[in-house]
Amino acid sequence: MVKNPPVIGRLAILGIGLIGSSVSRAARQYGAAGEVVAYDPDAGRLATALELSAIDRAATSIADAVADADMVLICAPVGAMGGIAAAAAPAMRPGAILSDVGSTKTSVVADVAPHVPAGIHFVPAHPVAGTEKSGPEHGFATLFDGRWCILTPPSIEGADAGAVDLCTRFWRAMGSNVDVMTPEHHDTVLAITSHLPHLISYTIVGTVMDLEEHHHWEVFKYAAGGFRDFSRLAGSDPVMWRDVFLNNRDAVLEMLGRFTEDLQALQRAIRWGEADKLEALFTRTRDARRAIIEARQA
Ligand SMILES: NC(=O)C1=CN([C@@H]2O[C@H](COP(=O)(O)OP(=O)(O)OC[C@H]3O[C@@H](n4cnc5c(N)ncnc54)[C@H](O)[C@@H]3O)[C@@H](O)[C@H]2O)C=CC1
Ligand SMILES: O=C(O)C(=O)Cc1ccc(O)cc1
Repeated sequence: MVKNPPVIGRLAILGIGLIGSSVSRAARQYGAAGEVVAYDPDAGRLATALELSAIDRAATSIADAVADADMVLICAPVGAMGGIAAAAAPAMRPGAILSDVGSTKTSVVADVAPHVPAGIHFVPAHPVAGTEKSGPEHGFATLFDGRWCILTPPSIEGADAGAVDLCTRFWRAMGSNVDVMTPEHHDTVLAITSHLPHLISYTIVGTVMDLEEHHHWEVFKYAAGGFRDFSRLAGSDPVMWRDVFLNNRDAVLEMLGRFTEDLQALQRAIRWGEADKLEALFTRTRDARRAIIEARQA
């Protein structure tokens, strides 16, 4: 049987944590990339990735990693992306693609685009798939299978169509569905679907920790479905999430404002014993959620 050539020949990954190592495993396993070279300033993480055979080669610097790469994928916290792009872009070969996996997109475009010289194609991406774990030991090849990957070329009309097409084929080869939208739209949607839920999870665990000690141990001891499910996201990496909130400030504050108003309305209904109001709200939200799940399964 004749094997199709990989979508990308040599892939350079800058930041070999959960997402970088998952991309590396998936790309090689499913033919999205032929060879993966990685760089990470944390020598221990780079060594772990090599020991686990999650990458083909560990580079000694950003410049070493990106030389001769067909695609460079930045997989570090979003606050670090501008500095990484400044070091990577001048060492890339003309015609190569520069991309990333950051959870925010407007800030990444603003921080990275100024460093991208003519001849390098910049196509930001966000695989909407992950876990609360971090580090290369937690990466796995099937992470992106059946999940969305959103591409946000800085100017959708002006983006290099060939580069966007190559990125689309790259993510599809790993099992993802691909959508293209503006960075601003991405940030609004992700503020409510991903960033706010993480903020709420961090908050609820913080609230528990501030209770008297015997209370907070009881919460963990008797944690049934609700708290267990809710607190999982609070196990996520603090640096990654610090950067997400600092870099999607406006959209998160807008969603947080709306959420706070809704929570206060509930607080008032509970205080005044407004049974009908509570039941009507819970019925409306339960039905909406069911309808969304059913529509997705249809
Ligand atoms: N964790 C998740 O579920 C998801 C994360 N993302 C995004 O993916 C990116 C990476 O997140 P994770 O893999 O979860 O984090 P992680 O903490 O597992 O890995 C991040 C890696 O970046 C490295 N790094 C830090 N500064 C660097 C620099 N200057 N140059 C090169 N590498 C550097 C760190 O040493 C670390 O190994 C973030 O931008 C995050 O927003 C996107 C989708 C899901
Ligand atoms: O663990 C979970 O449920 C997540 O939601 C993971 C996640 C974190 C950040 C992203 O930008 C996308 C996905």
